[in-house]
Amino acid sequence: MLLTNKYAQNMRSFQKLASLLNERNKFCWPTTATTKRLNVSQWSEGSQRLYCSSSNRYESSVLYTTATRAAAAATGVGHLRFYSKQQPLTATATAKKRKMVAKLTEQERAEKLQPLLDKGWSLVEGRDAIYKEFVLKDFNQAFSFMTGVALLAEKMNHHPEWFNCYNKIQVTLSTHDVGGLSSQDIRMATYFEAQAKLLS
Ligand SMILES: C[C@H](O)[C@H](O)[C@H]1CNC2=NC(N)=NC(=O)C2=N1
Repeated sequence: MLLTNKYAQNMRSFQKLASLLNERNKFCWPTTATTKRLNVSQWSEGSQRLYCSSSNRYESSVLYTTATRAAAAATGVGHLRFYSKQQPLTATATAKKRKMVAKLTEQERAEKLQPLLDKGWSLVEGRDAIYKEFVLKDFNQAFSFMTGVALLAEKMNHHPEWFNCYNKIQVTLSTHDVGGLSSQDIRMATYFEAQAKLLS
């Protein structure tokens, strides 16, 4: 089965992103071995605050970029490990985490939801969610389309509920963490529309 280039390219990017995410998860684990710490100016690249569920803590870890690795190698630092400083998970950190996603207000629904309803999305009966069926050319195109969206879903940590049958993709969007529609769903639906437009 000849897969479209886009699909193959998406799959490569998805695997790369997934392995990077996996590598980032490794950066959650506290390390005993420490190496020469890079100076702070090099930390700014790609520094991440990662929540490590197993130790219930936030950890500031640095995900070294290629440039940083090259700079470190040039300065004679051998195999780079990450520098991780454990910070206790405080109440505000938890609240901040939840605050980032909230249910759409009535005003936001009028402003941001209506354009999607105009594009064929519909409200799901008995649930605060939106739904749309996308019809693509064939399975290849449908799966390539899904792979592209999957990359965003992983990046956003926000995942669609979808069903694919050959060239059709039935999509339902809602934010489980808040029990209804949030700005995450608006962003994802907008991305679905942009991707579909590219293929039309
Ligand atoms: C633990 C994990 O971060 C959460 O469950 C994320 C994952 N993906 C998600 N996807 C969607 N659609 N809603 C969520 O609330 C959500 N939460």
